[in-house]
Amino acid sequence: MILVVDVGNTRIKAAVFEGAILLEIFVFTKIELEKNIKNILNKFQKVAHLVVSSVGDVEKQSFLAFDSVLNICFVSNEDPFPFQNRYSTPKTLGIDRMVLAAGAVFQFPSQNRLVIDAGTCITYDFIDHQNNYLGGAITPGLRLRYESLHNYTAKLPLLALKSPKELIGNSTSNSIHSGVVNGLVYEIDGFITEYSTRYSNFIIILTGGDTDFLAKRLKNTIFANSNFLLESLNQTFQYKIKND
Ligand SMILES: Nc1ncnc2c1ncn2[C@@H]1O[C@H](COP(=O)(O)OP(=O)(O)OP(=O)(O)O)[C@@H](O)[C@H]1O
Ligand SMILES: CC(C)(CO)[C@@H](O)C(=O)NCCC(=O)O
Ligand SMILES: [K+]
Repeated sequence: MILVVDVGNTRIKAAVFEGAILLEIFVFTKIELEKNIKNILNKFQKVAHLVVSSVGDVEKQSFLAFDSVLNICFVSNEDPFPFQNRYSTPKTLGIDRMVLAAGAVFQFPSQNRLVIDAGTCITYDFIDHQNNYLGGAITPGLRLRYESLHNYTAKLPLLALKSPKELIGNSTSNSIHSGVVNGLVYEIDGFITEYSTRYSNFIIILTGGDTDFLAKRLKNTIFANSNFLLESLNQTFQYKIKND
């Protein structure tokens, strides 16, 4: 059994895999990291490998307590990946984006793929059918948009995510909801349209904490899978064992 851990900028998501089968998912914060891992290991005593991908401020040392009982793999840009990295700054490419790109190659072979991860930030990653990772875009996520409007103005309240009923917001709240939610939906649809002018065929994978909220609002046909990063992390580890 393998325990994979995705350390994002807001939350930590973990999952136990038996082969390709995802047995259970856990979501927690950085402060509760050690306690949660302990509980997971208690529940799943057959876990032998701990595989971590971190874009947050959780380093390898945070898992030192488990070093004697588990094989720990902290996934890095130096590991083997199933694509050619054409990013001009490969060392600064987020490890979550690399793992997502790997998952896209494993799950959708020989196709052009656009991966959209709607988390703290929204990332767009394009991997062509010859497995060249080309790059994409980074924009603020849904929650970050609500928070920035509040944090960088005097008058705008901090609102919780809500679906706008109207395009034309008729109040402060409705203007913010329309701006944040419609704005992001137009952004995603707009990116997809622009990619379509360059690539006649590509599949779209949507993942991240806002997957379900966004999936039903988009014009285009997408594969929505909020566990895509966890699944990809499991596959990236299997690939590393075979190729190291
Ligand atoms: N309990 C929650 N806490 C925080 N965000 C949540 C929660 N439930 C849903 N969300 C949504 O998920 C988004 C954050 O996504 P996610 O949890 O994937 O981010 P993350 O942990 O920082 O991961 P990453 O850094 O990989 O994006 C927010 O925009 C928010 O709307
Ligand atoms: C963009 C985020 C924050 C998304 O989690 C992460 O992938 C990251 O820190 N990336 C580094 C910059 C880059 O990917 O080019
Ligand atoms: K993200």
